[in-house]
Amino acid sequence: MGIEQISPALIIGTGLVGASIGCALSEAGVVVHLKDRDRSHAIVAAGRGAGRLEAPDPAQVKLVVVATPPAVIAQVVAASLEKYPNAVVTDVGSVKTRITSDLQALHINLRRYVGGHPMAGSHQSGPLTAAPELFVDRTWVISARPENPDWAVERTRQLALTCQARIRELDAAEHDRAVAEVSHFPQLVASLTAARLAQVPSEDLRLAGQGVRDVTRIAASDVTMWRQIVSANTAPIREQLVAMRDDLDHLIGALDDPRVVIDLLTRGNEGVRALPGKRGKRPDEVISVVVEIPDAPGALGQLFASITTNGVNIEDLSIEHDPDRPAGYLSIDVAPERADALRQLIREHGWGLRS
Ligand SMILES: NC(=O)C1=CN([C@@H]2O[C@H](COP(=O)(O)OP(=O)(O)OC[C@H]3O[C@@H](n4cnc5c(N)ncnc54)[C@H](O)[C@@H]3O)[C@@H](O)[C@H]2O)C=CC1
Ligand SMILES: O=C(O)C(=O)Cc1ccc(O)cc1
Repeated sequence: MGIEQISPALIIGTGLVGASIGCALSEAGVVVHLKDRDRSHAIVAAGRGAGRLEAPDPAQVKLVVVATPPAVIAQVVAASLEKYPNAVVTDVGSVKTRITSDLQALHINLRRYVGGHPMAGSHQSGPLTAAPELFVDRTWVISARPENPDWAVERTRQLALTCQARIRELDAAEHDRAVAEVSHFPQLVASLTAARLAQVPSEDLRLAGQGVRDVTRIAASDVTMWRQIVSANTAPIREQLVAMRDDLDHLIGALDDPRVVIDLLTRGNEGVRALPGKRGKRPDEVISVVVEIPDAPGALGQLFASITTNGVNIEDLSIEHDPDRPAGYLSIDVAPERADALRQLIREHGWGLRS
């Protein structure tokens, strides 16, 4: 079994996630058709290699991927089950129980609907930010239901595998509880933190370093989409918020007690260590080497030419722009045993090391 079981595929909703799936499937050789309520999104997605604009023959379509905003997923799934009689219909929505209950309320036969959720994306939206590698080595949750035949689940697995993701099978309620913990609650905490910054005078904001940027990045996410995600998963999210309110009350009451502060900071360290990093690596298993790079054409390329000739295996990269000077700081994550050699190499090539 291979890509032929999902080709041709139709992607409905060609924003960040839909267009990225289209790019990954097209690169793997799947014939992909694109459809979006806003045709300009489908045109941009097609221009980025996500697939073709012409409508497919409905009877031929083997897989429909619904990648619209959460609030309309159930109605698009329902319409697709009717319009594409031989297709498995899956979706990428961030909450799973609500979609199923909305579909059940419509008395729709759900044999050919298999819920899915790739745990990868970003705070950006729209097809311009799409990338075929978005899902590589990331988790893709499949929420199959007892009435799904094996062949229908198998096509959904093939979708995730073709995007090079790692499959995790979870029922809808388990999924929604888990994503409340690791995605929806952190999103709201990032928004709460960033919302406080909106009250801070601009001269104080100039003192901001990478730390506050790290904890607020996802607060820049799309408001409409996140409002829909939160309102579809309120019960598990509320549980997390209440637990945090208890922690906050305790901390506020005992801020002068160093033991309480140490306990919180220690538990914070434990939480960070508990998070798996790239390919299962934990964050403490990589070291960040930071290099200053001039904001000039070709600078990044030259730096990479300097470091990649020596077989340095880069685990991750991020860049921070200096607010005052035309310079940036490239953070290169490598295995701890390679960090000194990388620093040496960077110095030898005359680049400014920052850590
Ligand atoms: N943004 C992220 O990081 C992730 C998002 N998701 C889920 O993926 C879905 C899509 O999110 P994004 O790609 O970020 O959003 P997006 O805003 O980039 O794309 C959504 C697309 O759906 C189109 N659309 C809206 N209503 C439609 C309709 N009725 N029929 C056809 N097309 C329609 C929009 O024009 C837009 O092009 C959401 O349900 C979200 O929960 C899942 C994983 C990650
Ligand atoms: O930007 C990030 O780091 C994300 O975690 C993006 C994201 C947003 C919504 C999802 O349902 C899954 C992933």
